[in-house]
Amino acid sequence: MLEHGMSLGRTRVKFCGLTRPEDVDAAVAAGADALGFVLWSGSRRAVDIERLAMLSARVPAFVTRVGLFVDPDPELVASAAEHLDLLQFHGEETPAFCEAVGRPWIKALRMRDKLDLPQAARDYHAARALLLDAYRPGVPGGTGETFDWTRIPASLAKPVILAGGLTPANAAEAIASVRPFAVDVSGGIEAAPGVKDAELMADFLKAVRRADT
Ligand SMILES: O=C(O)c1ccccc1NCC(=O)[C@H](O)[C@H](O)COP(=O)(O)O
Repeated sequence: MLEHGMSLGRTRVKFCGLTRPEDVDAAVAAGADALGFVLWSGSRRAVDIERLAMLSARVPAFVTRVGLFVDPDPELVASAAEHLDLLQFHGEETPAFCEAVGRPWIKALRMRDKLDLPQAARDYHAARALLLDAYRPGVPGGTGETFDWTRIPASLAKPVILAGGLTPANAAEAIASVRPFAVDVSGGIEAAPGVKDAELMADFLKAVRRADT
């Protein structure tokens, strides 16, 4: 099974917080591997199930549709799941909660001071990957802030998706420093919250490809 620290073919890219059909099309055209849809009503990037269904239907095969949840009601997860390939739990969900959903999932971990990453990797052993994000109290995600990448151990029992404050300008440095399985970006490819910028998406992908070669 893939672990953080193993050698990788290329860095996968997830664009998060899409709300508009034209942004979905531009993200796919730019070459994104995964698209994230926020199903937490407190977000400025939130979509409801109807909008999720419309956006998800535009996504072609081999591009992963990821739904983001923050301590969700299981009924919300169940109704969204038919439009998704992967679930991303971004709140305080326990391993038991994530596993009980019965669908492929990843766990977002916000890098608060006392977080023990090797222990978290053991606790969330059934996750397909761990998404590591910046910690700001009271804000579950999409902070636009980086964290200290040197806190990520060189090897970890799960693939790492690096998130938090990534942009076309710092993506290459982040990849060189962390060598993650994937990178995840939201604010760094936006004109405004939930409104993606096609040029920034293309620039981000180019920066990742450059870092990989
Ligand atoms: O984007 C949001 O509004 C959001 C709200 C609640 C939970 C998660 C959220 N986004 C999660 C993401 O996956 C973002 O891509 C990740 O936090 C990085 O965001 P950014 O620092 O803006 O690149």
